[in-house]
Amino acid sequence: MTISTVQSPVLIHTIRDLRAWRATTTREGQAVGFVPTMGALHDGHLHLLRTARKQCDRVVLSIFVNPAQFAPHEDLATYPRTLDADLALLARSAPTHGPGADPMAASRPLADVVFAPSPAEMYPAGISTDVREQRGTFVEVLGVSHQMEGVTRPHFFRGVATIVLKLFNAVQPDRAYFGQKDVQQCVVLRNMVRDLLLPLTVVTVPTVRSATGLALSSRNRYLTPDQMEPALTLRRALVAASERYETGERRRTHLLKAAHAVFATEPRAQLEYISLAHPVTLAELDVVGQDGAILSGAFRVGTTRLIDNILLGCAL
Ligand SMILES: Nc1ncnc2c1ncn2[C@@H]1O[C@H](COP(=O)(O)OP(=O)(O)OP(=O)(O)O)[C@@H](O)[C@H]1O
Ligand SMILES: CC(C)(CO)[C@@H](O)C(=O)[O-]
Ligand code: BAL
Repeated sequence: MTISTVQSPVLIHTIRDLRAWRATTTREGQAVGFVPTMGALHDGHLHLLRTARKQCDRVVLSIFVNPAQFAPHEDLATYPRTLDADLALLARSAPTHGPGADPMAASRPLADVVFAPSPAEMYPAGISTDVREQRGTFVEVLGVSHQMEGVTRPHFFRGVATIVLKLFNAVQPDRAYFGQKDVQQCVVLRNMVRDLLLPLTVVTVPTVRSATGLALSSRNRYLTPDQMEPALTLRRALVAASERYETGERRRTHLLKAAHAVFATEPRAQLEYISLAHPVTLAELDVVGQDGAILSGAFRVGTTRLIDNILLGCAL
């Protein structure tokens, strides 16, 4: 909902100022929720913020395009950086709406703080996208980082885990919110929080979709109008396989056959992979068992790479 009376978040660029803000919340005994993003905000991000707003006293949103999770050949240079538009969107987005919404709550901003650091602030020793040139401290979550997305993007989750741990150290949240759209990222970060004994809870929020079913994603803005139709191919493939699952099919070959059949009808969409993985170990499954499965994939439409997933018989 768009209202004119919503307050603006405080914009913070340095860890020093963020720590000063955080100290006041500690003194006041407030629970802090944290939504890390790379900006170019859309309704998926707003949904994470609304969920955090309901569960926490204060909410921090970070906007940082993290070089360490991009390979040298990927889109770090062209990734949309739209801080002014992001702040304007936050300024006109109310946390609650609809009949019966509390008018006091509705005047609060979705985020109390927007933390938008520079690369030098987050990587004081500098950062290269070339792993061979990197120096310093990095975090690897072994066992769940090198399959699925990690095949095409072998250093991606090392970059994600490293920046998210840094952001956790800066924000010190009680709860951190991540979208199911990036399902492997959720699994990796849950493992990191568990393994490193971090004192916070990871909350996974369902994927927000357009009316056509396309998962909202900052990279959707790379798509031309002609590409909107083929961009739905992965969603259709996952739904086709999921329908087979709902009718009792549990065999990998049969579930994936249904998904591949959809791609066979759409030459404008180039499938990279479809994975049927155990929801905890991320090991590929021949048969879906009692624990259920994550059915996920990546594909390209033109030069744009998109991902999506469906959970079969499990929750994250
Ligand atoms: N459609 C969505 N629904 C719910 N959460 C989402 C959605 N899209 C992204 N998120 C979540 O928002 C957080 C920040 O993601 P990010 O800023 O990378 O946006 P993105 O749309 O995923 O961008 P990209 O297109 O680069 O993947 C992540 O936790 C991500 O999973
Ligand atoms: C979690 C994250 C903000 C780390 O840079 C990023 O991977 C994302 O936006 O999903
Ligand atoms: N949401 C995932 C961020 C990335 O692809 O770099």
